[in-house]
Amino acid sequence: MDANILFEQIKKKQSVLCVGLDTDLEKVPQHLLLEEDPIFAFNKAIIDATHHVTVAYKPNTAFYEAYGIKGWQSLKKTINYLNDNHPDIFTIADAKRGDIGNTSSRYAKAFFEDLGFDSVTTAPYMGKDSIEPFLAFEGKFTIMLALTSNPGAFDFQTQKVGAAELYKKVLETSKSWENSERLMYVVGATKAEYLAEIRQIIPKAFLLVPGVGAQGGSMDDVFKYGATETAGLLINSSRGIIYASAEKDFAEAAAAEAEKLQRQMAVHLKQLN
Ligand SMILES: O=C(O)c1cc(=O)[nH]c(=O)n1[C@@H]1O[C@H](COP(=O)(O)O)[C@@H](O)[C@H]1O
Repeated sequence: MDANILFEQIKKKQSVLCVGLDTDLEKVPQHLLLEEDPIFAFNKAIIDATHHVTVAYKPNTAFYEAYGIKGWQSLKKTINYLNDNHPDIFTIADAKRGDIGNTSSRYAKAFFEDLGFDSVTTAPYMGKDSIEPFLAFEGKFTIMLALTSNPGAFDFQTQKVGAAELYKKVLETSKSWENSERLMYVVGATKAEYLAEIRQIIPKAFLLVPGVGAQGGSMDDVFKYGATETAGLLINSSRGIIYASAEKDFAEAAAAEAEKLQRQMAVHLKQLN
């Protein structure tokens, strides 16, 4: 997908909402378990109810891989449903991959070509040759972990390596990689106070920001420190939206939560224009 399509969606919907499809059969409403493919039935209902305020969907592959071949088929049906019905909505395979070069290129083929996602999340620990095979795909984006939302982010990412923190080195170094214009970065909403410094290193790149909702990050701070002139943000919420209700009204409840976040986003987006 061309980044301009994403910018247009953000403008049109006045939203930077990414809905995380972290679909867990232990949490979906019981009546869906009678369906032939409960995961897909749940995802379809969530997509149908939220697409009007959503610019990106992010299935986390762990929730599909946990169910083996069946889970993988549910993931495939979900991405096909999105590509067929909402081709302008950005799709993210949240798989956090990265390996030696020839292996990374197989991961990239799996998510970009076989499944047909617009982007995939990657972990930068193995360095340049583990990420460049993803960047080689034209029209696709690679979303690399920079400063994550979890407490363990302080174990390595914020530790100094020489003069700078590791996550800053990752950001700075990645700018020199081939096709680095196809990079986006993950910064957790729980680390919003770091965003001003992050923007000094990568002023324009898109940031995927998880951690609002269930993890307690502040959307106001994410916009205050992290927004560019054109937003440059995708703010993800998974559990806070998809499990807003565990009853038959789950899709309506998800829509209400998504719309609530979108209204908050619209206020911030107007201030940027
Ligand atoms: O890459 C991610 O999406 C990610 C990075 C990060 O630093 N923190 C983080 O929570 N995530 C993912 O974002 C989603 C957050 O889900 P909720 O906390 O339920 O909104 C999960 O799928 C996480 O795996």
